[in-house]
Amino acid sequence: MDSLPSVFHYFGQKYTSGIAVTLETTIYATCVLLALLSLEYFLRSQHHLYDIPSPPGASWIWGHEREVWETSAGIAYANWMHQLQTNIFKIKGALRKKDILVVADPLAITYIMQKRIYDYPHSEVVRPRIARLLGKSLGWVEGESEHRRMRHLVGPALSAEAIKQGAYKVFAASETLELHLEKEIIINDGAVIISVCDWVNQATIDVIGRFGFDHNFEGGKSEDALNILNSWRQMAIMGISERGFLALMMLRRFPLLNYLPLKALKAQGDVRLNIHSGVAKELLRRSQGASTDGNDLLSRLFSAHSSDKISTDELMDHISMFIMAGSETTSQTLGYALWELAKNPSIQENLRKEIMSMPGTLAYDDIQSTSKLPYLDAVTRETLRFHPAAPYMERVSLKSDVLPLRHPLTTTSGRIISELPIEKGQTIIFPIHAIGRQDSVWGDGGSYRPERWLETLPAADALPTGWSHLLAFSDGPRTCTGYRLAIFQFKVILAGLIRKFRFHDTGAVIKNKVTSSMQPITVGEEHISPRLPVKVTLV
Ligand code: HEM
Repeated sequence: MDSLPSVFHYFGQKYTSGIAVTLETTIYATCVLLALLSLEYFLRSQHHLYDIPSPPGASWIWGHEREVWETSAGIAYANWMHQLQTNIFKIKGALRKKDILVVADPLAITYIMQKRIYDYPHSEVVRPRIARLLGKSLGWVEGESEHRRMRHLVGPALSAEAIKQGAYKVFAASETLELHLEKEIIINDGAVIISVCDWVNQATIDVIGRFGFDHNFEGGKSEDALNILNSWRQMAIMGISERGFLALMMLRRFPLLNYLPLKALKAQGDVRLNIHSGVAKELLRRSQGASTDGNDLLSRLFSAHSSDKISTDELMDHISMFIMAGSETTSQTLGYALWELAKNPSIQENLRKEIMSMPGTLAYDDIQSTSKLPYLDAVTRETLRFHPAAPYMERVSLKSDVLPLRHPLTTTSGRIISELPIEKGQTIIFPIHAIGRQDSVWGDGGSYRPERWLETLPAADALPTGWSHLLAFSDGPRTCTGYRLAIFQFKVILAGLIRKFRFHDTGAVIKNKVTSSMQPITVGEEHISPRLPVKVTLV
C-alpha cells in the first residue's frame, strides 16, 4: 500500500508539471498564432487586391473553394459575377491560401493570353498534374523558347492542310462508331440507353490513333484503348471524390505534396503509364528503321527522335499528351452536344434535316463549308460556348503587371479603376464556362440555342478574342494546337450519328464536376462513374 501514494504522487507531479508545460506552450502558441494572423491580416489589407470585390460567405477553412467544388461546374462563378455585378473579383483560397483573382474581363483576358502568356504559366497545382496525367509535352512546357520549339515540332501535323490530307481517317473512325452503335441497337431490340461520352470516346481515341499515329485502336475497342479509357475513368472517379477535393486543396496550399506517393496522384499517373507501356512502346518499336519523311505527327516525332532533337522520354510524353488531349476533350464536347440534342428534339430535327438534304455521303469540303452546313456549324459553336470541356483555366503571375480592363471596376472603397495592378505570384482563374454564358453579353446566355450563331452576334468588344469569340480553345500563342482537328472530327462524327440515329432524353438530371475536364454526374447516381445517359434508336 505504501507504494500507491508515491505512485499517485509520481503521476500527480508529472501530471501537474505536464499541465504547466501544456498551458505555457498553449499560451505561447496562441500568441504566435494571433501575431501571425494579425500580420497576415495586415499584409492582406495592404495587398493590392484589398478593395477588390469578393462574394460573402467564405468558410474559414475552405474559403470559397468548397462552393466552387460543390456546385455544378462554372455555376458558382456565374452566380458571383451576377451577384457582385462585376467581371473581376477575388475569392478566398482554401486553407488560408492567398486570395485568388477571378478575371472575366475580355480585354484583361486578351492581354494575358495574347501578349503576356509566358509571364502567366500554369499554376503550381495545374502543371504537376499535367505532367503526371499527360506528360511533359506541349501542354506542360513553360518558357517562350521551349514552348515555341515544341509547338513548331508538332504544329504542321495539325495544320489545315494536314486535316485535309488525313480527313479520310476521321470519316473511317466515325463509320466504325456508327456500325458499333447500330449493332448495339439491333441486339437490344431497337432502342438502347448508352453513356454517350463513353461511346464517342471510343471514336475520338480511334481518330487520334489513326490520324496522329497510324495506330489501330479498333474503333476504341482494342485492349490498349480500353486500358487507356479505363484508367482515365478511374482517375476521373478519384478526382471528383471528396478525397480528390481534399488532395486538390492540400496540393494548392502545399505544392511540395506533389512529390509524395498519394493515391489520388497515382491514379493520374496511371493514364500516362498505360499509354507509355502500350501504344507508345509499340510505336517506338515500329519506328526502328521506318521512314520519317512524312509530315504527320508520328513521322515528325520520329524524325526529331532519330536526329536526337528529342529524347525517348519526350517522344513517349508527346504520344501520351496527344492521345489524351486529342480524344478526351473532343468526346466530352460531342457527348454534351448529343445530350443537348436529346433534350431539344426540334434542334435535333433541324440538324438532321440539314444533313439529310446533302446528296450522297458527306465529303471533306461539305463539312468545312459553313454555307453548305450552316446549322451544323452553329450547333458546333453553341456546344463549345455552352459546354467548354475546360470550364476554367488557372494561371499564376511570374512578375508584377498591370491588367487593362474593358469594363471599369468599382472597388469596395469606391474607386473606379480601368487598370488592375497584379503582384508576382498571384493566382488567376479564368471562368470560361461562366464567361460564355453571361446574360449581360448574350441576352439568353443560359439557354442552348444554336440559332444565335446565325443571327447578329453581340458587339465584338463584349466578347473574348479566342476562336469564334469563345475561350473553349483558349487564345493566343497557347491556344489549343488541335482545334482544327477537334472541330473537324466533331462535325464528322456528329453528322454521321444524326443521320443514322435518333437521340432521346432519359430524364436524367446532370451535375457537372471538374477533374482536368468536365465530368457529368447523374443526380441520384453519384456513386456511378461520370456518364451522360441518352436513349438511342435508329432513324
Ligand atoms: C473540343 C475539343 C478540344 C477542346 C475544347 C480543347 C481545349 C483546349 C484548351 C482550353 C487548351 C488550353 C489549356 C491551357 O492552356 O490550360 C488546349 C490546349 C491544348 N490542346 Fe486542346 N482541346 C480540344 C481538342 C484537342 C485536340 C483534338 C488536340 C490534339 C490532337 C488537342 C491538343 C492540345 C494541346 C497539345 C494543347 C496544349 C497547347 C499549348 O500549350 O501550346 N486538343 N486545348
